Amino acid sequence: MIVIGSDHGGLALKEAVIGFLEMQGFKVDDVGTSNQESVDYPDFGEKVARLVSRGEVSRGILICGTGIGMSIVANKFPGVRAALATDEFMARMAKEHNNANIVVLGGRVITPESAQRMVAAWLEAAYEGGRHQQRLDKITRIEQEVAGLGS
Ligand SMILES: O=C(CO)[C@H](O)[C@H](O)[C@H](O)COP(=O)(O)O
Repeated sequence: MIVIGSDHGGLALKEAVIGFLEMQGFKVDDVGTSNQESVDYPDFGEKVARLVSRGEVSRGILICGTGIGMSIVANKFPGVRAALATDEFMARMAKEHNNANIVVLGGRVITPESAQRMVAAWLEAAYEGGRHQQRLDKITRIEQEVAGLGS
């Protein structure tokens, strides 16, 4: 299962990505938005990031106009590693080095063809662990310390 969400700026690209994922045989949970009406990206970023943060879904995709707003929202959630990717290399690195559990795309930045290649690269890549794990462990420690401070 892959959970996916967008605002109006990411809707068209989201529909293309869902089509691609379903053709590949993935089950997709689309949390919205579902029409061109202007909406606030935090509402949809929150839905996806909360499911991933709670471990209810292991992978998510978020799309807004640039991907920036969705990245900011998603990375507020414990355990979420949301990576904004603009090309295939970044999408693959997001998994291999960062073990990103959410990939974020910009609907006003990349083409559907590029998005398809990027999502495929992220899904097919494997986390390398090793030296990268000590870095992720440091992120987790920082996350826990900041949460403890109540900030
Ligand atoms: O949050 C964003 C940028 O960080 C997204 O790109 C939004 O989709 C964008 O800001 C929405 O803009 P609009 O002018 O309200 O369509």
